[in-house]
Amino acid sequence: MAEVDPAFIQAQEHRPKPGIIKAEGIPFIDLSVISSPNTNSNDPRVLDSLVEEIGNACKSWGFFQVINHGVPLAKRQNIEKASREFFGQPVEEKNKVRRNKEKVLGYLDTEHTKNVRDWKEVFDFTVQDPTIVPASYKPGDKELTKWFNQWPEYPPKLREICEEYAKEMEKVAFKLMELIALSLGLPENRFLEFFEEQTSVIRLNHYPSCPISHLALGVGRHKDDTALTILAQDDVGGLEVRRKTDGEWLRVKPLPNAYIINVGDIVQVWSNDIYESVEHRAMVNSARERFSIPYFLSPAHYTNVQPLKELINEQKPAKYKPFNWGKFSVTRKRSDFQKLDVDNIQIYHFKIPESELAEKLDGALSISK
Ligand SMILES: O=C(O)CCC(=O)C(=O)O
Ligand SMILES: [Fe+2]
Repeated sequence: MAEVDPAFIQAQEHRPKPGIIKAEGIPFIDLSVISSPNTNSNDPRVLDSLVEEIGNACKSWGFFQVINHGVPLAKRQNIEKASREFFGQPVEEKNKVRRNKEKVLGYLDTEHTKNVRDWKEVFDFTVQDPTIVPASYKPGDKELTKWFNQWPEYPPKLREICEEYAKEMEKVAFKLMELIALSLGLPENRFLEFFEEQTSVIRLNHYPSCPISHLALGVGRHKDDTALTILAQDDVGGLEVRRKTDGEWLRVKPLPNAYIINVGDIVQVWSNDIYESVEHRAMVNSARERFSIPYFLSPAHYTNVQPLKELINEQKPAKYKPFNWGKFSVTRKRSDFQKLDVDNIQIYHFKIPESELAEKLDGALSISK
């Protein structure tokens, strides 16, 4: 065995545990009511019960799997096959579309999560090409720039296949955001305006088989900084979700043609913590390589992310200060290419301290006396 770069080694407390409990727990939700409009669509109770299921899943798990989602299986199989073909090439070929400071999309095999290297290689592309974002992370700098996708020569149809898949993901993502809005008592279309110009990214993940799978992770523990993530995982399995009730890591069992959905940090802020973005990670495997494809739904760069006004009041004041999504995401990207001394930017940096909230609440209560 070639010597393994110590950058991959997780601290003792973050290493995968054998005999992990399978997450039979994360809810399964059948979307046939909305994906096949002829089924019971005239009965409002059917939609109500779906909305309730989604709301409960978001609240108690932050994660759920969907079936009968309406994404044609062939589109998923196409992108899965193309992903295998792309990653199957020698690294010199993949490096032709390598990411760097200027070209932030494309191929990368050196991503770190919480300063530990992930045992994976990725290929990123944006759903909107080009995607408009701030040119710099500096707050005063108003200049904008464009991110362009980089497409490899091989496999030749990768671009077309990825773009078709992206359209399907967008449809499900918007449907899910409508259901999430309803579950929060908001109008169905409440979130859609944020995505007119989106900064969403699709990532092809390849986790090669790993000789030190007991020491390393495919992706270290993290929360997604998205509104919503839709993940296709293959039949190998490896995704683990942190159960909210006791902090235990639970394996999400692969289910053919299902998608795993999780609410991200942006929904956490929009909902003022009614729904929380939940930590997850991906195991690697000494026997088999694994592939997964997340779609990260994210709003336009000019969105000021803050708790929705309908969900706050004197008794439930906003728990976050507004922040600009473009600046936030550009600040995060910056850490891909240089190790920062400080922790990467996170939504909790915008959290209003409990003491300040208590003062506001006191004030509110004394006014109503
Ligand atoms: O591959 C997986 O199962 C999870 C990937 C993930 O969480 C991510 O890329 O953000
Ligand atoms: Fe993730």
